Amino acid sequence: MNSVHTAATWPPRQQPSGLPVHRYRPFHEQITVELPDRTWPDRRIEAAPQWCAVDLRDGNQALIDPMDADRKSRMFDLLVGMGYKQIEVGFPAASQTDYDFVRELIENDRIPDDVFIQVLTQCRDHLIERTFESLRGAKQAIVHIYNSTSVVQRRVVFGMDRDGITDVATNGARAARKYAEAITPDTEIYWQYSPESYTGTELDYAAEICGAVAEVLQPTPDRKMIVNLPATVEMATPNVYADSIEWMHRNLPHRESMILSVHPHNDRGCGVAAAELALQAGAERIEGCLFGNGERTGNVCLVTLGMNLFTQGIDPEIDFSDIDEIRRAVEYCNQLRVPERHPWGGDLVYTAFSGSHQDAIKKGLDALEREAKEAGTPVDDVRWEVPYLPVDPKDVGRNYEAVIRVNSQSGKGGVAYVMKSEHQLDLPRRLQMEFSNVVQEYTDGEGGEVDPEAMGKIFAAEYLERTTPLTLNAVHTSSAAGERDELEVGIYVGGERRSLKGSGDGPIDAFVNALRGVGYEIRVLDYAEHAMTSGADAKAAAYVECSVGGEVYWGVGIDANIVTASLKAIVSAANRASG
Ligand SMILES: CC(=O)SCCNC(=O)CCNC(=O)[C@H](O)C(C)(C)COP(=O)(O)OP(=O)(O)OC[C@H]1O[C@@H](n2cnc3c(N)ncnc32)[C@H](O)[C@@H]1OP(=O)(O)O
Ligand SMILES: CC(C)C(=O)C(=O)O
Repeated sequence: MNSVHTAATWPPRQQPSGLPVHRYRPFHEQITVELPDRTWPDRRIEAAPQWCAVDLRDGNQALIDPMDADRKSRMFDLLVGMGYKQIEVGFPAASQTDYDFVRELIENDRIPDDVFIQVLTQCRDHLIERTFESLRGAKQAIVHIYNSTSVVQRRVVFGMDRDGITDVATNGARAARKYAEAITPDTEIYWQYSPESYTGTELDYAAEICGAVAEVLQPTPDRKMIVNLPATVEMATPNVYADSIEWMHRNLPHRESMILSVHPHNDRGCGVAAAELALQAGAERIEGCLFGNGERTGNVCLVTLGMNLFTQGIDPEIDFSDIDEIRRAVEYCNQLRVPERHPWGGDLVYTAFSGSHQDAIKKGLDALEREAKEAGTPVDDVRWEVPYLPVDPKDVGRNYEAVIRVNSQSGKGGVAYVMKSEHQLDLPRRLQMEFSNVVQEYTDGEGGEVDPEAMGKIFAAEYLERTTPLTLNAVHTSSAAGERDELEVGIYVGGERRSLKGSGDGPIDAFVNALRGVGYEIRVLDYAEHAMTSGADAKAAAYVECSVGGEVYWGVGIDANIVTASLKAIVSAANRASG
């Protein structure tokens, strides 16, 4: 624990944590990545990369409860439906479930013609053979072989030098060619090789081993092999990964016959950044999982990457138009919850609780409507520019209902938004301020969130339902051209039924004069009205700001008749003044 610091220094002096930092060393002391003439920082991403969804393999192998056939099936259909064309469907030599799933896809003709399934295997003869057995009858497939190449794995897992590890890879590649010819001669096989634990591998050796595998697999520019460079463990900042990818892009042997793929994990929390910078650095393909499921802290999140492109005006070529359905399906398949604040798909990511955000969002949405009206176009065609909402929630199948939610951190903007969108009451600005104080008092007292229904009740109790000391009963107005309005109202004053008469310049003036006659010192300071609905049941809302006995109060009245609504609003202000 930090000790308490008492000296009055600025900035405050932090204390050593006591963590065993001596046990760790910086990445640059482990692997050298030097690229002083890097070009990736000046490049932009201008198109979607090739995507490969590995939920059914890398995602699946990280689950507490790996997917059964039904969950695998649902995930496969989801990925196909979203538009993924390369899908790693399993590690068929690892388990009967994986093997049977691949068979089921092939035998039941479930793989669309434009979709390439991918299967993973270690570079071990019997596993490769079994992998090809699983592919019998497939029209096409990507066979993905891997072996680990990092300095530490060479030393502690395999006990081999570089040449030994290269032999594992090239023997695996030879076995793969052999079984492809023997077992699946009618299947179009495309090759993928991953130097697993690439981030812990010296770059020259990574390039060398990929080149050696390519010598065996003989890719051509017309039939490229995929070279996949995984951040099996994310070990450094994303710029270092990008440097390494640009280095490989420049130095890979047979580069013209290779598709450069990346497979970031998220150990340092930078998987998305690493993937994006890798694209700038020359990568053409990304492997990842929906909502970032995967070993440890996960694979890179395909939803985040795709949506990031979309919000830059670049088509991700993946359909995210029903993000909640995608999230529900993923939660079902993985039996893991997607956190509420997960980028783009979490339950709370289009919701603002805080006052200034709500205020700005409401103004942004109002501005969009105005611009659409001025341009005579549907609001959906107006360029999206709303503060705090980098994407229109509607574009991903979310609605505005949940955009603004009110709790003790909220201000008038949020309160006004809910009252308008949920209760069709377009409160004038100063009334918004007054009512938001009423809501604030409630949230301070009760804690938690005020949902739209509760807010409607608070509003009604404050402005509409007070019946003492005044209750408006019946209203009769008459006016003749050139004359002042004459008004007669039936009203209960302190429980006693009275008939008040007044005259003035309009019914409001006449009513105020009538109230003066029974001792109410009221002046109308401001007035606004608003049609709440249309059609036969149309009602009007009137808002008045009154001075009652020298204090300022807002009142609200709702009625089918705007005159009666206005008088009710004055009564509401008077009753609020009486406490
Ligand atoms: C980073 C990644 O995600 S890589 C993918 C990891 N995914 C999985 O492992 C999930 C599926 N795997 C499995 O179910 C099992 O590992 C199986 C069934 C495939 C194999 O199981 P086993 O035969 O018991 O071997 P195991 O996986 O423990 O591997 C250990 C042996 O294979 C060797 N090996 C591991 N990976 C590879 C590889 N890619 N290529 C060649 N040899 C390898 C190891 O050096 C070790 O050899 P040793 O027995 O001589 O010491
Ligand atoms: C097999 C490889 C690509 C892998 O999953 C990893 O390195 O994370």
